Amino acid sequence: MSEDDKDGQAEKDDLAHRLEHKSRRRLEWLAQAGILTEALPYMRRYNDETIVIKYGGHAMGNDELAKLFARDIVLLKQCGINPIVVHGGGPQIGAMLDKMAIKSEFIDGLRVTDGETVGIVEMVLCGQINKGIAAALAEAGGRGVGISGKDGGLIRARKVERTKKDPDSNIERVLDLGFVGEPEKIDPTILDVLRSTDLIPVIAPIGLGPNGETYNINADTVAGAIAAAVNARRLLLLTDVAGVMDKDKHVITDMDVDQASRLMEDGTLTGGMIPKVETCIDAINKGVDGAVILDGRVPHAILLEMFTAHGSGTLIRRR
Ligand SMILES: Nc1ncnc2c1ncn2[C@@H]1O[C@H](COP(=O)(O)OP(=O)(O)O)[C@@H](O)[C@H]1O
Ligand SMILES: CC(=O)N[C@@H](CCC(=O)OP(=O)(O)O)C(=O)O
Repeated sequence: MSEDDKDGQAEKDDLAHRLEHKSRRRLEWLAQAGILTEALPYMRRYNDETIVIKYGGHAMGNDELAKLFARDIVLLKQCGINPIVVHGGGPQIGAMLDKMAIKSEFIDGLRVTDGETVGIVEMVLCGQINKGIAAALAEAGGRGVGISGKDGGLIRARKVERTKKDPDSNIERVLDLGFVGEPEKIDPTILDVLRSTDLIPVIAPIGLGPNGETYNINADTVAGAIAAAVNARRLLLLTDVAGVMDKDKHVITDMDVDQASRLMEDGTLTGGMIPKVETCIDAINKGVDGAVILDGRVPHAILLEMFTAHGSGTLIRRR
């Protein structure tokens, strides 16, 4: 091949390469447009509806995923949906207690919380985590407002009462979990006010007791109570597993409240999954349309759940 022929062939190869690249890009753009049109009916369905999203402490462990989470929430708001974020922070509280050499134990997924611990819990949840999420939303172009259950009278709490039967004597014993609370009354005024603005509420799971005491409340429980109080269309609980698993470790994609109750009774659910599923059942019984336990480790898990037919995790419904 002469030098001229070689040059000609190189030009042809280059052109073919550029055309191939262009048509590949075109196909990618078409796919993106397809995703947007697929989202349209879901955007309509959820327009003006309230979605409560519980962002678990395990789910927020990864910085890159945390950025994607914030973008998803801002996008929901931009699309005319009313997202309310309730966050946890169990692992982060644990790390701080470790640093301070304070021991903590869990009973049925709830942290036993003495007077000293509740101060640290409030500091980590309301200071570090709550403000971190508000900042991430700002970074993603949104306007988050970090509050706790103490703000605007949002969560009035009472002490949690737990009993356990002693297997030897069969006597019912009262367990003292300290300053562990449960919502007694939710006043959603502050959320109603924010709803009509471009502000996104970010709620730390702390409640105010009848005598001004601070209560540490499981974040799933708070998310469920808020979802019921604002008549949310969906409750999304983000965690670090693919969904609720059966005894053979297969994810259950869909179940009703009766099946969920059975899983609790037969011991399939343990630890943090107990308050999670309890919350879903309770919220659904109080009028929430459906609750989903989602894998927060999957990028854009919220968008996939809300705007596509490929939702992941476990959907719990009335029937
Ligand atoms: N049947 C089950 N299916 C799925 N996860 C379960 C089940 N039983 C217990 N779990 C545990 O529940 C954990 C989720 O609860 P938790 O640790 O409180 O999460 P988060 O901090 O995200 O709220 C999972 O990591 C898993 O270890
Ligand atoms: C009473 C109780 O257990 N409160 C929780 C509150 C945070 C929480 O629920 O965080 P996750 O959602 O990340 O688990 C705790 O102290 O860990």
